[in-house]
Amino acid sequence: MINLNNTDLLLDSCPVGGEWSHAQSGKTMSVVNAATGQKIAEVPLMGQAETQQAIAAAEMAQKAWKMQTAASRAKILHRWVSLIQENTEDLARLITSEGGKPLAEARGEVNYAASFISWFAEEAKRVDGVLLQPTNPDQRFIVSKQPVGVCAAITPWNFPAAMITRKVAPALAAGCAIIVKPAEQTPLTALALAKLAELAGLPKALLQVITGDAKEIGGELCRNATVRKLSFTGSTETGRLLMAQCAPTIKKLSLELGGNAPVIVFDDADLGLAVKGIMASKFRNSGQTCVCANRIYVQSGIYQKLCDELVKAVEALKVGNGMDDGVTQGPLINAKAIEKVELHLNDALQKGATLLTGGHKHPLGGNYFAPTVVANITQEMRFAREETFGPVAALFKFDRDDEVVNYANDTEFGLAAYIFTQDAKRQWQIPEALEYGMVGVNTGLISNEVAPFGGIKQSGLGREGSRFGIDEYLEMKYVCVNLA
Ligand SMILES: NC(=O)c1ccc[n+]([C@@H]2O[C@H](COP(=O)([O-])OP(=O)(O)OC[C@H]3O[C@@H](n4cnc5c(N)ncnc54)[C@H](O)[C@@H]3O)[C@@H](O)[C@H]2O)c1
Ligand SMILES: O=C[C@H](O)CS(=O)(=O)O
Repeated sequence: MINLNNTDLLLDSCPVGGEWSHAQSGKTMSVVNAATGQKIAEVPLMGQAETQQAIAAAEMAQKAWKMQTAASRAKILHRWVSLIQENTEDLARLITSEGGKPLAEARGEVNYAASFISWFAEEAKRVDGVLLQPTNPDQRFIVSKQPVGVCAAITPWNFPAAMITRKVAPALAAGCAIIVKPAEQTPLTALALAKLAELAGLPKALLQVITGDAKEIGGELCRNATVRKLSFTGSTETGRLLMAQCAPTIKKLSLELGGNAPVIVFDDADLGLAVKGIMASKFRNSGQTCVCANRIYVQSGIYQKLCDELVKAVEALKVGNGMDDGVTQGPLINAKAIEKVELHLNDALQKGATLLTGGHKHPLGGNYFAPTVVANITQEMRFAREETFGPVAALFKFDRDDEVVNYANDTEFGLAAYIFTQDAKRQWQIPEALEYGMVGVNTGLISNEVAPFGGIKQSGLGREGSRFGIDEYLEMKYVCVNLA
């Protein structure tokens, strides 16, 4: 069970077709506590029929919603933010229970999720057009932006609140309707957010959350021509599949996919700042974020000092149930995640890497893994090529700037990268040379609602957040008026 102050936020039905309903089949799927493995809830196991119902309802609801003024849409979104903030503790407990992250991180995610709604409530008012200089004096060229229409969102488990509002907020602000399929591991947070949106006065069927068979629901969302936009956050493998499934209906796509973030620490770096940044990037959500440091390149002159300081910081981490005070590292999401960490670690050790601390399942058992530092990693190891998605800091050594830039760019991914240097020239030239959508300089935390979040290469398409994020939910229209 989950101990909530407001038990109305623990939902066992889905807002589909304008009503909170169960699956037509009556079937349900279990939600388990990520730390204990115990069942905490049942949610509807919906499929194609319910998805078709949701799409039809969204199409109807969006016709009125797009006619509302930006200010009236913003008013409802701001009320939603207020209700989220009033229910922060309950939402955080839902996030920690189903996703595993420590309560302090979960509270932070609730604020992060709310920030996107606040941001796009105001961005709604800045959707404008332009009057172009006509090529004919008797004509007027008008360019405006209109909502895309019915949108779909498919979201991951690692940020069960923020990855939803980062899509839903701009969609609603732009005048769209949106159907969310949350990750099967973390549906409760999505359902609670939808309940709060309803209480904020959002008209029915504008935000629908549908839980159940991912392939069946996703297949209908991709196949159905009424859905004009799909925004997906998750693995590159799934993103590639969904992109192909959307091709026949030429949908507008936003893809926030996998990462393989390099951290580069130069000899001239502030050592304390570098260790702090690595810890913040690498061990947030126990290493289960798309922008986590996946490869840590350290210049030879500072290598040993950084190894020593990083081991001290890692050994100070407290592993446990995210609901317990002082815990800074929760469990991984499932046994498969543990197996991937062990696969990468064993591959490296067999190829000559050196274990400095951790390197094993945690004595707590379950899906807990000891925070780990492993050194002498090379480009030939899995750590260099694959996203580990776990609490393992893999340290590579390098000598020259050009050498490390080549190492950092030697991947099909291009989401986030980080550098630590006090040298002004490096602070400009290295980010310019790195093939990534986002680069942190002397920091390991770069995510917020103001800046454009997204990747290049096989880390995705489009940007979320920022003044650019709402464009993903708008279509441009050019009107040529002949006055002759
Ligand atoms: N770029 C970003 O902003 C970002 C954010 C979070 C996670 N991620 C990436 O996501 C991955 C981990 O998250 P995950 O394990 O939830 O990813 P995942 O791709 O397995 O699942 C993501 C979502 O896709 C759904 N899904 C899976 N297969 C599907 C199918 N065939 N049809 C329709 N839906 C399907 C899942 O149910 C879930 O809702 C990592 O690679 C991580 O880097 C990226
Ligand atoms: O896991 C990916 C998320 O986008 C991480 S962040 O919270 O946006 O940095």
